[in-house]
Amino acid sequence: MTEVPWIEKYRPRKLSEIVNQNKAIEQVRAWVEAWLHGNPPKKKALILAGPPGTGKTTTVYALAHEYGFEVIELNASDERTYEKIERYVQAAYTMDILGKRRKLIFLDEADNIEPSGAREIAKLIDKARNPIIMSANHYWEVPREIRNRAQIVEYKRLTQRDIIKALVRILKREGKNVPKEVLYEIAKRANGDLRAAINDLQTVVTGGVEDAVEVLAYRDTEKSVFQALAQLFATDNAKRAKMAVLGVDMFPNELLQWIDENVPYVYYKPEDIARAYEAISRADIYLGRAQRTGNYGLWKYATDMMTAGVAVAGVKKKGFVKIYPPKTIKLLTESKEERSLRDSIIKKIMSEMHMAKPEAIETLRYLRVIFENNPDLAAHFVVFLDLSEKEVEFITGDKEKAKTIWAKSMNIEKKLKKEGELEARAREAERKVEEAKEEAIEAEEAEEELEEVKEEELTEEDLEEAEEEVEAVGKGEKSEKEKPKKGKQATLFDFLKK
Ligand SMILES: Nc1ncnc2c1ncn2[C@@H]1O[C@H](COP(=O)(O)OP(=O)(O)OP(=O)(O)O)[C@@H](O)[C@H]1O
Repeated sequence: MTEVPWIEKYRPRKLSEIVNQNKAIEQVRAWVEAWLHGNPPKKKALILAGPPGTGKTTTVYALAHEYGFEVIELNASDERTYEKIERYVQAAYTMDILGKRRKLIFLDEADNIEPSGAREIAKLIDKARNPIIMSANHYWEVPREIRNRAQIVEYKRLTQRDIIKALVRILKREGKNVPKEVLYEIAKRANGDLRAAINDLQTVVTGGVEDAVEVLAYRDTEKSVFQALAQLFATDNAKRAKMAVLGVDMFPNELLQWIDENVPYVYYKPEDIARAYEAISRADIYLGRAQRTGNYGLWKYATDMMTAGVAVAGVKKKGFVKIYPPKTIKLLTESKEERSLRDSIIKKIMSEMHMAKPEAIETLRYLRVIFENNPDLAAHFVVFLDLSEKEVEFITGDKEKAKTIWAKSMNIEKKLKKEGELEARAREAERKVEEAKEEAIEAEEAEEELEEVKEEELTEEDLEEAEEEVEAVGKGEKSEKEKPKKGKQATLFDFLKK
């Protein structure tokens, strides 16, 4: 599945294969031959200076290959570089005696060396018994004490012609074809950087030439972000990762979306993906806080978290990693309909499983595995998430499998419905029994009341007596019977008295 990056696959192995840098190559050859003839050059270090992707690193490896050196590659931003160089510089002589291969020290990004490191490296150059080659995009940013001790070799920006030639050679070897206009477009946009051009070519050929225009359109405006992300995802070093995005003309929240989109394509172990998303969501929290409080100093923490935090999250896929803009990823792999299916599934996962978006995206990946291998479990998810038939098809990516899962989910649904109906019926019956019970109790109570009323019913005698009393009251006579008899007519009398 993972493809070797073409920039590696087609990296020239011989100095003579390096395109259009003849003068530089000549200088390098002369310098290294001086070493080998036991006559180390006055300047014991070399600085290959020039734009990115023009053959500097390639030169070092081709040189080592031709002259039998082992390359010790070190990065200037690595804090332990000094220690490492010291080890190799001092060991060099002994190793020669033991007949081991000579070591060639290659220090990348010499324009990124900090002042304290520069002094140490300068001392090491003075002590060196082995060739030290450095590379830099900006010669004048290499610390002075190092520049003074090194010979400069300039690399030219490659022409569009050089680039097209190199691309055509690769296409021939791949047995692939790309329309001429696309090739010209790639060469034009590369701006002399053959690495960028080869990467573009691989993206276009792998992603389908019909999408080339979109890809290239994005690359045009977002060129630096592509490069930055490629660097970010290529390193495990926190400092390099932070540096990778320097100079990207983008607000951190936008950058976050780019990183977010590409994480699942860079990491493959679920726990690493989770760690990367953890860093992303922490970055997101900082961004939110910056927005709310107006404290934009927090942007730095957010950016560190989304770069360094993501870069050290785990083991990355080997080989060529395509970097996609937040939307192109869908453009290339999914139609409009598929995109909306994907979004609606993610929304369902978010709401039913109470997840944030990144988690939901990750869960969708798990669902794909489940849907592929376990149709029974998949069917339960279909019911649980209330997925449509189309959504099931989208997840499985296989019509037949989707049909099986869908049928199973319908069965579960039916069973649930039946259970639901039975339950509802049982509840209704229970309710009726309760009602009947209540009615019976009410009836009983009514009867009791009736009995009581019957007991209390007034006799004709009583009425007559009452009338007499009323009359008597009217006449102001005192009645003996003013005091009501317990249990008899009390209420009636009370009422009349009022
Ligand atoms: N002059 C060239 N001739 C042939 N291939 C080249 C040349 N320049 C670059 N390439 C291709 O581009 C890829 C990247 O080049 P390389 O690593 O040498 O760049 P670089 O100059 O070291 O860039 P950086 O400064 O970014 O490190 C190589 O693997 C190779 O395939």
